[in-house]
Amino acid sequence: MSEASNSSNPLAPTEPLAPTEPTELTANVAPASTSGRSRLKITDVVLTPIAFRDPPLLNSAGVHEPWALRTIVEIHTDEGICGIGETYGDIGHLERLRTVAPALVGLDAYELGPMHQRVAAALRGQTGDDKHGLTGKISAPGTVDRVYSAFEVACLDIQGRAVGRPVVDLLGGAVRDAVPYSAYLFYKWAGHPGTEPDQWGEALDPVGVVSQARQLIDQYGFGSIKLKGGVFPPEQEVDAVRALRDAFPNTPLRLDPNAAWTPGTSLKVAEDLDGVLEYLEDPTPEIAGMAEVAAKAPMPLATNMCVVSFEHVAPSVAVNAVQVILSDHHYWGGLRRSAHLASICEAFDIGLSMHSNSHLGISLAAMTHLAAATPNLNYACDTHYPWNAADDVVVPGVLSFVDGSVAVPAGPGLGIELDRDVLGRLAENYRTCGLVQRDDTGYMRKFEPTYERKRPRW
Ligand SMILES: O=C([O-])C(=O)C[C@H](O)[C@@H](O)C(=O)[O-]
Ligand SMILES: [Mg+2]
Repeated sequence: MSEASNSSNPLAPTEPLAPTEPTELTANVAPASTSGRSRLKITDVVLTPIAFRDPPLLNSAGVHEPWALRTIVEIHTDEGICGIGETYGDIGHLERLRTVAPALVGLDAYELGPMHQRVAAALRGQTGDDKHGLTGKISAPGTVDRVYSAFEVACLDIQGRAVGRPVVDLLGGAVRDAVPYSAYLFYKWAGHPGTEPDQWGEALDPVGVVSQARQLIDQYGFGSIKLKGGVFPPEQEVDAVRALRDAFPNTPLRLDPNAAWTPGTSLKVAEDLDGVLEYLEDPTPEIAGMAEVAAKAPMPLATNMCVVSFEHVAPSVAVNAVQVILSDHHYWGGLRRSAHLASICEAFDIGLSMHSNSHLGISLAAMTHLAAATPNLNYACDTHYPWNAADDVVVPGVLSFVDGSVAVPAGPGLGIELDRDVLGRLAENYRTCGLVQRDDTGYMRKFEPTYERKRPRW
C-alpha cells in the first residue's frame, strides 16, 4: 500500500483521480510500485507524429485533406521490451501527449490504474477540441481518456510480449478468431483538386457509390456496408442507400450523416428507409434530438457523437436516445475501458459497434484484439483502413482481410511490428506536409469559399 493511502476510507484510491490544480505533479500521483515483484519499468516514451496520404472523402464537416495525421507511441522498458500504440495527430492532442509522456517514466508497465491517474494529473483539467466535431463534444474526462488510450495500448503490448501472450488474452480471451469489418463508403471526389484521379475514382451519386462498394467488397470481402452521409440533401442519400440495397440485397446497410439533419428530417429518412437499414447512425445532434427521433424511428439509432464518454451514458439511457453505441478505444480510454463500456451496454441492453477515423495498422491490430475479446459486439466494426492501407507503418503479413474479417494476430502483445523505414518516411511527410491539424471545413472552403459547417444542415 502506498504511503499516500487515505486512512479514513480503506477503499479510497491512493491518490485523487484528477486533481485540477496540483502544485507539484509528483506530489499528486501514485508512486511506482515498491512491492519487490519483478518490474517492467518504463524508461522512455517516444512520440512520432506522422502524415500519410488520404483521399478526398466527403462528410458533414467538409472534405478530407491530402494528408491524415497520427502519432505513433513507443514505450520502452528496462527489460528491453518495447510496446507501440497509435493515436490522433492533431497538434493540440500531440502537445497533450508530450505533456504527459515524461510523467509516465518510472511507472511499471502493469500499473495502468496509476497511469490513468498520472495522465489526469499531468493534464490538469485540460479539455481537448478538434475542428471537425465528428466525434462529438470532448469533455475534460474524455480528454484524459483520449490521451491515456495510446499509452495503455502500448503497455498492453509490453505486457503481452513479456508473458508471450496476445493482447486478446489479457482482455479475457478470444470469443471469436476473426473480427468482421464493414465496407466504409464515402462520397468522394475523383482525386484531390489539381491531381490525377485516385484508384477509387469519383463517387458523387448512387452509381458511383455502388461502384465504390463493389471495389471494396471485391478487394476485402466485406459482408456489411456503411455509407457516410450528411453530404448531399437527404433524398439523394436515400436514393444511394436504395441503390445499394438493390445491388446487395442481403448485405446489412447503415447510413451516417453525422448529425446533419433536424429531428423532423431524420424521422422522414427513417421512415423512407424502414426495413432497409440495420441502424441509422447519428441522424441528428445531441442526446435530446436523438431521443426524439428514437421514439418513433423504426430502426435502432446508433451514435459516436452524442455518447462519447462515460458521463454521457446515464443521460442517454434515461431517455433511450440510442440503441447502439459505437465504441472507439482511441477516445473511450483504451482497450480495458472500452471493455467496461461493453459491459455497460450489456447491462442496459444497448447494442455495440465500433467507430473508426483514418488509421493505420497499429490501431487496426488493437481494434481487432478488443473486438475479439468482446462477446456483445453485435455488429461488424467500422474501419477506414482500406483508404489508408498503402502507407501502413506495420510490417506486412499479419493484418489481412479475408471475407471482410481480420484474424486476431497470434503473436505476443499486439502481434505486429513497426516498419521503421516506413515510420521514418511518414515522419518526414509530417515535417514537410504543412498540416498540423485536421481541418475538413477549411480544406473544403478552398474550393467552395462560401461553404459552412452546419449541424443540422437539412
Ligand atoms: O461518425 C463517424 O463514423 C466518424 O466520425 C468517422 C470518421 O470520422 C469519418 O466521418 C471521417 O473521417 O470523415
Ligand atoms: Mg458515425
